[in-house]
Parts: sequence; C-alpha cells; structure tokens
Amino acid sequence: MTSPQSFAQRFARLADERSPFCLGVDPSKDLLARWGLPDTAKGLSDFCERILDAAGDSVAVVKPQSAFFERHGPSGLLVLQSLMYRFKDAGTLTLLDVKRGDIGTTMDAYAETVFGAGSPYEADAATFTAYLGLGALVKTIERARASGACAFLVVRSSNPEGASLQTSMGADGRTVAEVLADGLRELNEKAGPGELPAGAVMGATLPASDRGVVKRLGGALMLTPGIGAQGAGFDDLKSLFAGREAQVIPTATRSVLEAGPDVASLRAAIQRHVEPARRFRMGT
Ligand SMILES: O=C(O)c1cc(=O)[nH]c(=O)n1[C@@H]1O[C@H](COP(=O)(O)O)[C@@H](O)[C@H]1O
Repeated sequence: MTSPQSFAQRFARLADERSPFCLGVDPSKDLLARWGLPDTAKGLSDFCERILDAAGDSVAVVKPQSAFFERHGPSGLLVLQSLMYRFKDAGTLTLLDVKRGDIGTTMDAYAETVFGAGSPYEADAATFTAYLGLGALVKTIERARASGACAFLVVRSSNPEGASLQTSMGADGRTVAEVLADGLRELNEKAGPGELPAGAVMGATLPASDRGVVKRLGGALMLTPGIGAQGAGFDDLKSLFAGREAQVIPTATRSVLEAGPDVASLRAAIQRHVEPARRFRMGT
C-alpha cells in the first residue's frame, strides 16, 4: 500500500493554488447571538452552513475550535464532524483545534479520535500541548505521520499569559520553548523526507526575541494565530518568520467571523485575509 501524501505536501500545493490562510471557526455564544442564531446545536449548524458557503474552497486550511462545539454536548460534536467532512469534500485541509495533552496511553485514545481512516474526525491536523512531556506525544506524532496528518504542538502561544512559563529557563540553559522546538525538530528529522508530522504553534504576536525558537524548529510547519483580534497583523509575520515563509500557516478567526452573518460580507472578510497571506508566502 502506498503511504498517503503528508500534510506538509498537501498544504504546500493548496497554499500555492489558493492561499496559505487558515480560517478559524469559533462559534462562541456571543457570536451566535450577534449572528441572530440560537445558542443550540441547530444554531451551530446554521452558523456552519454560512461558513461553508462563504469559505468554500478559497482557503487552504480550516480550523474549528472543538470547545465551541463540545459545549453543546453530543449534538454539537455531530455538527463539528459534519463540518469537518464537508470541508474535506471541498478539498480543504481540516485542522481540529483541541489542544489535547496527557500521558501516553490517554494520548493514544485522543490520537485515535482525530487521526486515521475510519476515525470520528479523520482530521488532517490537530493541536496538542506538551506539558506532560514531549515523550508522551511520540506515538500521537507517529499516528499523524502514518495517516498523512500533522500534530501541531504549542511551542509559543499567542496569549500574553503563556510567556512566563514558555520562556522559563531549564538547568541546561534552554527555555521550555527551546527544549520543545529542539525535540520537535528531531522528531521531524526521524520521519521520512517531506513528512514533517510535527508542527508548531507559534503566535503571530511574539516578539523578535523568539526568532531563535523559530530557527530551532528546522523545517516544521508553523501555525501562527494572533492576527486580527489579538493585535498582530500580516506584517508582523515578516520579521519573525523571515526566510521561513513557506512553512507558515497564517490563521485568524474573530477578525473574519465578525463580518457575519451576511455571506457576501464574510466572503469579503476572508479575501481580506487570503490576499495578504498569499503575498506573505510569496515574500512580496
Ligand atoms: O492553536 C490555536 O489556534 C491557538 C493557539 C494560540 O497560541 N492562541 C490562540 O488564540 N489559538 C486559537 O485561535 C483562536 C482565536 O483566534 P482569533 O480569534 O483570531 O484571535 C482560538 O480558537 C484559540 O484557541
């Protein structure tokens, strides 16, 4: 059996054909209310119809945040599952934002939930945290590799609260983020060429001092939240990720979704992100 194309290979093709932009989908209680929708699974479902209509096949990646679906219980999860499969049908890569992190055996169950043919979500990618140690995630990353998927680990988050923990210095003089970046690079080096099953979350809001962490990541893909509502712009990506543009997946959520519920306005907001993301990738 031939192995599936890796997430990195599929992302590169779509980023060139469409744009590298990743659209976040966070149907919060407030947003549902602003869109005039009930705070129910039916409201969620109507929200998702509009997102599908507006985004279509214009973005490379879509990133639903599981929490906003989980809060509606099993019926919310069915809406999430349907959204993931319908974007897949549109040829868009699905990145499930769940930020799971636990001991190895529990991680196996989480990985079986998100990755692989026949799994409930068959996600192309998902987010994880490594507070219980990178070693606890090795099998998750291996399952991602075998499924042609990518496991994105939070290395430096976009929120200000993350900095003190992530930049804490260990006994060997490396920060927590540097230790994670080195481990992540080594895992990618052990996988086959072009597979890159371990990606990194690196906030677009980070200071220039984090360029060292970016370098340690080697060829890993980087998901960069923080554009728009958290204050960063596409121009902020230029200095932090200079020379690594092809590895960056710029993502924004609220700055697009606030344009709803009108589908034409949503489409225009998506284009306002798709275009600068494309220009950033081309280095122009
Ligand atoms: O993994 C993420 O996407 C993520 C990582 C991070 O460091 N910061 C961050 O805000 N996010 C997610 O990005 C979404 C918010 O994006 P904005 O609405 O564009 O600010 C939420 O779903 C967050 O969980």
